[in-house]
Amino acid sequence: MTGAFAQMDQGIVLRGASLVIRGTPILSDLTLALTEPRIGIVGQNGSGKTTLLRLMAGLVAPSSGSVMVDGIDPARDRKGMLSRLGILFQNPDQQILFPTVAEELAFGLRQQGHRDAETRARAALAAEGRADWADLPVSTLSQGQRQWLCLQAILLMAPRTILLDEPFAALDLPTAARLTRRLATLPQRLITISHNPAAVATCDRILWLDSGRIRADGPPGAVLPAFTAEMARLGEADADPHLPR
Ligand SMILES: Nc1ncnc2c1ncn2[C@@H]1O[C@H](COP(=O)(O)OP(=O)(O)OP(=O)(O)O)[C@@H](O)[C@H]1O
Repeated sequence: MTGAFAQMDQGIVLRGASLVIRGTPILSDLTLALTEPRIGIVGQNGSGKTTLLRLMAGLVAPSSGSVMVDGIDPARDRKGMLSRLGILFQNPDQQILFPTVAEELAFGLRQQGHRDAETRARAALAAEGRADWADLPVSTLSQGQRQWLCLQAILLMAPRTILLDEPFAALDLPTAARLTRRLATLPQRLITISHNPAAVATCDRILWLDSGRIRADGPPGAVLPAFTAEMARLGEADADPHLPR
């Protein structure tokens, strides 16, 4: 990164950020400066991974402490977030709003103020060799195709950071391999949640969340073996104490 871009790219900074929902602490006292190009977040079910992404994206505000993305508060400046942060949800149906592929792609561009949003959307599809998709109803696409559409919509908006929530969970192996290759070429900072240590093994930094707190934070070689061993230990236990019975 060079020049003005590098100066404006301050990353995601949390200072003592906590989130309490109806009296229950979900995230506790998180202090992090996330600047690395590739960051993975691991943790068992219910540890707070998705909630942390929602906090970073400003979809929820911290109960105490602060969250800043490139120096701005994501929960207060939704418009400012459009060029700073994109989020790929685990389920594309949580993200898709419009009936056709071109309309869905044009939406974010229009929010960014591009009057030629639809033209740009169609050009982007043509560049991907999918010009014939433009007027297809989104409902006719498979889960993997819908996820591809959501990623394209984010890329068209060119945010500096992309948050990915379990991007491989619903994909078959060839589609997952294609997505892995595509993600590897992106210049953006990627922050990826995954249950699968292999999916985040090449990241620069891994955060291990445990009951809403950072249990470990470091390079994958230091964090992932301990995480994998702990998951194996829990898997061998008779009960699953963190899940409701
Ligand atoms: N809106 C909400 N109201 C009440 N509790 C919530 C809410 N959102 C999340 N939680 C709780 O916060 C905890 C963390 O949830 P979250 O979805 O962030 O976990 P996760 O690590 O992403 O889990 P998974 O791996 O199963 O997707 C869970 O116990 C969940 O029940």
